[in-house]
Amino acid sequence: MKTRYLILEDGSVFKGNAFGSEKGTVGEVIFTTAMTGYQESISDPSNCSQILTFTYPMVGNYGINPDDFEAIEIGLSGIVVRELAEHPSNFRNQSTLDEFLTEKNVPGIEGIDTRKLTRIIRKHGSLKGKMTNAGEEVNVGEIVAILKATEIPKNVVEQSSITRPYPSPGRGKRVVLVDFGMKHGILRELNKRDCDVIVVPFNTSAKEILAMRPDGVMLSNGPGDPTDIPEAIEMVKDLIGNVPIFGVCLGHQLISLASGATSFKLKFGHRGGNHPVKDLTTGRTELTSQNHGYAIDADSISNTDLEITHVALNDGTVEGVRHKTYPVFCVQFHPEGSCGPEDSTHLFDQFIELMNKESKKETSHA
Ligand SMILES: NC(=O)CC[C@H](N)C(=O)O
Repeated sequence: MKTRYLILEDGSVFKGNAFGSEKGTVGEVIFTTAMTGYQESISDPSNCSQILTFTYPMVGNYGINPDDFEAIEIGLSGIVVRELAEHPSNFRNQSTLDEFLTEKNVPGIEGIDTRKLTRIIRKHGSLKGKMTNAGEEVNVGEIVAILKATEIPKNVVEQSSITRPYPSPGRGKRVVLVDFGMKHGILRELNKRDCDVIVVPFNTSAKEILAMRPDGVMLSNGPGDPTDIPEAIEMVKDLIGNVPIFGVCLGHQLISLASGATSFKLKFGHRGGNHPVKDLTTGRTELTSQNHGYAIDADSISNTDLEITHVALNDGTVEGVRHKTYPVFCVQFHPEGSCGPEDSTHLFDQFIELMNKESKKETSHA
């Protein structure tokens, strides 16, 4: 394997081995503590333009299969692992992680101390990084200056969403699913419940959505800073009060912003498959799958018509809210799991119940 370097904005240099694509790359370096599900994490569009580090020490050991993708295209800029499994073994395995990343043109680096890297990110807070190959000029000072001047891209939702609507038919409730860089797991959970889904681009207007006569609107996850898509915040503002809404991750942030709350960037994100979240309405704790770098400011909720329903037990941040009057609720974590536990898939049932309740109300008014 060829030598490859990962250089961070704070001047740290990690020397490792190259795998995947040969190209150099730049991105925000993030880490996930998930112990399995690397295929889901790598294909999650919420990681668009980021360099994903796995804290789990060996990655790639069950290879790549055709079933576990969360998107067709890979949005992330690179991956970092302690040890790459070169000889995967699994009955579903069709290629190695190395072959897959080469085909998708995503560079990887292996053989570095990922615990050290994670501790740097946790201490310093979010950092940008560059992967570069041996043989290319490695002038750390210059690279640090370039990284400091590099802006995190603002058009990542546009890059990850679709441009035209498409149906995913069923015979149940009609759901318009807004794709901000949707994980397939969300569509899978709606399909499992026989929803008649229409997936629409992130910049669809509320008027266009309501003209599809949905029983409910689902707002997906997606990459980047939620304040970078004001048109989506406006769309959600116009939907609240007119249709039941369920939001996941970015969808949760957009509902909160549309209701007057504010968001902030976490020092380092929540990413993994074992984040405990307390449901304040039942007192139950669920283990959740998470992948977010921003959160909603708890204090800002008190000036809105929302109430907090879920909190993160690790750091106390807001993990879910609901509207006090309208049938609108959302969570910051991933109830669809993938990767990670499926303790919270019942929230999709809650969405179906909410739509049933609202359509009954309409029928009785008629
Ligand atoms: N998974 C998501 O939807 C992430 C939401 C947002 N991009 C964040 O990082 O906080």
